[in-house]
Amino acid sequence: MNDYTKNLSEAEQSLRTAALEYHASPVKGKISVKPTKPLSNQRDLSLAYSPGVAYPCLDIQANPALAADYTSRGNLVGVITNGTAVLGLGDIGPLAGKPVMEGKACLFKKFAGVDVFDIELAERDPDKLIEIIAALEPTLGGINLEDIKAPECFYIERELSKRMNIPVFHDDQHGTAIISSAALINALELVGKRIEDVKVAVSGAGAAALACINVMEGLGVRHENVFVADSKGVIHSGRENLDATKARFARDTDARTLADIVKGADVFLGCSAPGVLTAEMLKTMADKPIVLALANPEPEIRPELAKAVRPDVIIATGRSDYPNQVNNVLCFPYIFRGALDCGATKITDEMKLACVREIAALAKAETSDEVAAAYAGKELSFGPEYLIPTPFDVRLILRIAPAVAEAAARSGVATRPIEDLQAYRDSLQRFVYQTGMFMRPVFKAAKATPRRLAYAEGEDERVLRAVQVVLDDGLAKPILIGRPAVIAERIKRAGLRIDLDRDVELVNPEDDPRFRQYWEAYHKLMGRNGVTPEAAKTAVRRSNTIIAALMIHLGDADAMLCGMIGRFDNHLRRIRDILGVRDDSEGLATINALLLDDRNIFVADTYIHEDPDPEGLVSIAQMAVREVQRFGLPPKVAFLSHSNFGSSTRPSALKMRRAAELFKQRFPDIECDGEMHGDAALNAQVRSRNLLDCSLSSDANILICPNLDSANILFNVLKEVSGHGTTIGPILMGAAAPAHILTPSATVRRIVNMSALAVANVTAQD
Ligand SMILES: NC(=O)C1=CN([C@@H]2O[C@H](COP(=O)(O)OP(=O)(O)OC[C@H]3O[C@@H](n4cnc5c(N)ncnc54)[C@H](OP(=O)(O)O)[C@@H]3O)[C@@H](O)[C@H]2O)C=CC1
Ligand SMILES: CC(=O)C(=O)O
Ligand SMILES: [Mg+2]
Repeated sequence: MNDYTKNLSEAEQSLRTAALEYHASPVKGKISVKPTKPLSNQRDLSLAYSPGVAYPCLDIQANPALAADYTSRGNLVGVITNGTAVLGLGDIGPLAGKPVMEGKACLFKKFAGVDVFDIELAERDPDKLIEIIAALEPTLGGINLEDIKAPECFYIERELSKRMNIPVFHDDQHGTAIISSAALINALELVGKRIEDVKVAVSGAGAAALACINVMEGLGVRHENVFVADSKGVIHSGRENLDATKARFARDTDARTLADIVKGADVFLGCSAPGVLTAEMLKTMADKPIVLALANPEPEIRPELAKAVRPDVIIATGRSDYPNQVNNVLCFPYIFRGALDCGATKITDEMKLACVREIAALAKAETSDEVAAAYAGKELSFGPEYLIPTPFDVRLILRIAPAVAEAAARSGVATRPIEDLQAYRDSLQRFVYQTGMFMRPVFKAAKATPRRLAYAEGEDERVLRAVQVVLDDGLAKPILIGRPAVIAERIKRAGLRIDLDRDVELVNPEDDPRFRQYWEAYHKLMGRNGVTPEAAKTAVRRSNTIIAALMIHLGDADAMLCGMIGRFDNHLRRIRDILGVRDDSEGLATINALLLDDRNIFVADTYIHEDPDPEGLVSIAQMAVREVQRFGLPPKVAFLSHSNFGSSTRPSALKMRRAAELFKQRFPDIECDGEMHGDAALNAQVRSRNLLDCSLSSDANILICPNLDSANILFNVLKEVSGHGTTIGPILMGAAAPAHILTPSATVRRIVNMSALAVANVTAQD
């Protein structure tokens, strides 16, 4: 068994457990294949399959380019490996490499909408591998070679690129080279060194390392300034049996070990093995050293160790848990997006350089107005801790894909050059809006300014598991309300790492020095509602939600979550009593969001207003619009009904129609229509069958329901039938401070999402 599973620290052990569970449940593995067409009756069957399927077959036979229209090939990439160099785990074989390939498939899909077949081949012979992969051309629109070891990978990629008429890209070579070059350019700018002058010491002479050096030399690094070591030591002119790819770097030098070449180097590039750059070696590097320690999952040196010995170091790793993640995930989804969209037959150097330029420039660009979101909070700015964009930066797709498509056209490899680039950018923007990416600014804002977040049900195990994630990700400063002994016991039982003295603030409802202050404050607020001092004491002792709300009221907390236990209405009453309503709101309402693969849907009012009148519905919709705008999404409101644009005149239909009219009058700039059926709200064809002048330019994302029952039922049914959709909420709108009431069915993931949202709310309300 590999070293990575031995001698694990507590944190690593807990990551291992979480990673195994993530892979095994609720369904096994990370991807599935989903039909995109209805197949529910005899007619569908005869279109999808025999006899109808014969027609596209024959058309494609006559004109192969039509495969791009009649099949999913044009959006389908094969992530192909033989498992000989899986991450830094080495030659673990194709089957063991499958989780990595499924992982790449997820990233392709989530970040760029590209479909992937992961293909793990039990074949080590390069020529046979080439034959097998080349034969897949009819299936695939592009080939992403992954984790195939050097030097075979160079030959395999070269031959396939020559033979195939679709883009072939070896991610570990070119993806890594693109990202690390962008990071190097930016790091050199920060330390004020010229690329022509720097000495580069490289650990590793495999796929990633050699490709990185090639691109870096193309950008100006001098060949004679590059020194390379592999597992056997420095590559020098006296070494025997060097293959041609390594021989190119053989130096006339006495240096024999990595330590020898690192001495005095300005840049260390590691694409090799864990921990090979020691603190002692790092000490000998030149002034303001740049360290790109890219081995995965364990880098050549950990950033904390590097910074301890060389505070002037700028360091990047391939990992997501440190700043400066130099990982090919910043490139491969987007270079393929651009290449597929213009029907590129190759990935040319010009396309790769376009990526380098865009990625390097993005780190220095002002943060997106593309994702203009009030939640954006404090942004990262270009510097030693932010050399290149983070993988969750939605601007990556918006900038890289069009630049790649343009470069493909310039290089003459685009078979379907993009004629209207602005329309293309708009379509990418829609993709960004439609995906779950909209929670990203929320997490970013929470991380930028973590606030004090009180959890009323601090003893609940789901809360504790969520708090562990919140702490690991730096999303909030948690306050746990609950009995310390019970909390400690549950942390232990769940195998969590929360340190109650260091990581969180505890409030013991049975014994907290602030008790007197709290019940007096509650009495002051509620005295004229018949709450006596004795009743106030009892209420504060009995209700953690009251304590959480009072903490915000008295400035001891910034935001709160409650509702994992007990009835929604009881929590709501307490929040309303203590925190009250925002000045610019007429009341409280709730909205739930559902993040699906192809759209985001917000439903209101799911928990509060039983049977709102038209004015009440307008106010709910207004709050919903504000909430959706905060996510950076364009709000599109549909007032739902059993009636479709006048098809019924029952009172509830007239109510929804009136609400839509009032809303349009008051907010003419917001897209809105109604009353309408649920399918009309979500389907342009249905809308156009009924109405030619519907004011929704595209499908609605805010569904305002006639009453509590319909909203609550709609949301829960959608949640259930949508399978893997992520749910956010209920989001309490209109409260004077960020307070959200979850439900007893809340999962750990939902609690984490709502934690980030509550913290981001604080920043947004400042
Ligand atoms: N951050 C990122 O985006 C990426 C990171 N990587 C990482 O880079 C590393 C290499 O991947 P890849 O190039 O695909 O794999 P390869 O198998 O092609 O190359 C590995 C190279 O590392 C060398 N090596 C192994 N052990 C040592 C050591 N102790 N000291 C010095 N060199 C050593 C090997 O030497 P020899 O030639 O003598 O066998 C070989 O040259 C992996 O850890 C991988 O995770 C890869 C791609 C992307
Ligand atoms: C990131 C990657 O592709 C690797 O480490 O192999
Ligand atoms: Mg790889």
